[in-house]
Amino acid sequence: MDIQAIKNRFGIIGSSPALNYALQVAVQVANTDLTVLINGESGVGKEVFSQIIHALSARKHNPFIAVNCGAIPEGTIDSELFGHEKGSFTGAVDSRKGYFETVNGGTIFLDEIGEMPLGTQARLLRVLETGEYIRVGSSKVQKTDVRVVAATNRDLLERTQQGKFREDLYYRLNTVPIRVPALRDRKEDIPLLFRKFSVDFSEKYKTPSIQLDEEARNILVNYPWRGNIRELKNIAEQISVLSSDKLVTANDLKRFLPEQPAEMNRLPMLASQQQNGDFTSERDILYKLFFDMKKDVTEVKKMFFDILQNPSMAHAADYHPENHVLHSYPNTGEMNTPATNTNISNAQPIILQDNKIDHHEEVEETLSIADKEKELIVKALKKHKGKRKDAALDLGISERTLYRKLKEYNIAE
Ligand SMILES: Nc1ncnc2c1ncn2[C@@H]1O[C@H](COP(=O)(O)OP(=O)(O)OP(=O)(O)O)[C@@H](O)[C@H]1O
Repeated sequence: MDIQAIKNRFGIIGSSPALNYALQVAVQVANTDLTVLINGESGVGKEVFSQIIHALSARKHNPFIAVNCGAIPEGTIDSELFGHEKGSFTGAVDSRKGYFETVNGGTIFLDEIGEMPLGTQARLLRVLETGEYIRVGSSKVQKTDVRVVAATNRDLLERTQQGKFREDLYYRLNTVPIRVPALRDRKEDIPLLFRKFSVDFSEKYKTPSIQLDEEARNILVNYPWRGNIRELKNIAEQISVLSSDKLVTANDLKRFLPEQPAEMNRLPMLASQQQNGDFTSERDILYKLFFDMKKDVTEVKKMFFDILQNPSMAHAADYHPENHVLHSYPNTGEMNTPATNTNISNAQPIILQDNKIDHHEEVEETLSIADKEKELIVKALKKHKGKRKDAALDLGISERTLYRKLKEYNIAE
C-alpha cells in the first residue's frame, strides 16, 4: 500500500526516511499475526502505528483496544487484562471479563509495556505462546485469539538485565521491532509538523495561522524536542493562542521553549505587551487574570504550609486575609494597582501586607505551582528509586495521576 495514502488516512505528517521506513515495516507486518514491538521516545507517535497495524490487518472489523500498562495500578492490571471471578479479592463483587476476553479476534495495544509488573508479564507470555489465560481467582483455563502490539519508550533489554522485564517475553514481543525515530533525528519533519499544528490550532481557536521568521524556524529545527511531537504540538498551541503577532520571531519563540524561565514560557505575549501598558484583547486580559489568580493560589497555599509548620501563626490576629493585599487584577480598575503598572516580565513577588511575617524571599522562590509540583515529583521518584507506586503513595496521589503528571511535565525517569 502507498505510504502517502497511509499518511493521509492516519493524519501522519513527515517525510523523513526514518519515518517512512517505520511506516513501511508497519504496513508489511500488518497483515500477518506477528507480535510487534514499537520502540521510541515518549511523544514520537507510537500509538498511531498500532492503529495502522490493526486497520490494515484481517482483524480490522474486530475490536481494537489501547491499554496503558503504566497507568494501571499494579494491583488491578491482572484483573483488567485477564478478568476476575466474583469474590477473588476485596471489592470483586461481580465477575468481570478482561480485555483479552472482550477483544477476542481483535488487537490489543499494550503501551508502556516496560511498566508491566513481572507477574502480569508471566500471564502475558502464556497468552502469547498458547492463547491461554486464567481469570484472577479462577482455575479455569480459557482461550483467546488476540494479536498483541506493544510499545515502549524504555530500553527493554536493559530492563531485562535489571531483572525488571522477563527476557523470554522480550524476545517473544520483539518478533518484529519498529523503531519510531525521535523528532530531533528527523529535523526535516519539524517545520511540516509545526505548520500542520499551526493551521489546526488557528481553526480551533479561530485566529490567523502563525508563521515563523527564518531565525525562529532555525531555532525550532535545532531544538532538542525531548517531548517529541507531543511537545511540539503543545508549543504550537501555546503560540497560536498567546501570540498577538502572527509572524513569530526568534525572541518570541524562545520565550515559549522550556530553557527559558517557566513564567516567561507561559505568558510570553503578556510580558511584551505590558511594556506598552497596552492590552489589546479580552483574551489577553483573561490570561493576565488567570496568571495573577494562579500567583494568589500559590500564596494561599504557602500560607497554609506556613501555618501547618508553625501553628502559632494561625492566630486570627496574624492571618486575616482581608489585611493582605494579595494582588490586583487589571480588568476592573477598582483594585489598588492600575492594570498598566502590573508588568509580568518584571513581576514583583507578592508581598503580604503583614508586618509580623516577612515572606518576601520565600515567596520569590514559589511563584509557580507547576514548578513546585514538578520538583516534588522528581524528589519523590528519586527518594523511591524510580518506583512510581511508592512515589505516588508518598505524594498522596494515585499512580494514574502520577503517570499523567510525568507526561505533562515531561519528566524522564
Ligand atoms: N507523524 C505525526 N503527525 C502528526 N501528529 C502526530 C504524528 N505523530 C504523533 N502525532 C501526535 O503527537 C502526539 C503524541 O503521539 P503519541 O501519543 O502517539 O506518542 P507516543 O509515542 O505513543 O507517546 P507515549 O510513549 O508517551 O505514549 C499525539 O497528539 C499524536 O496525534
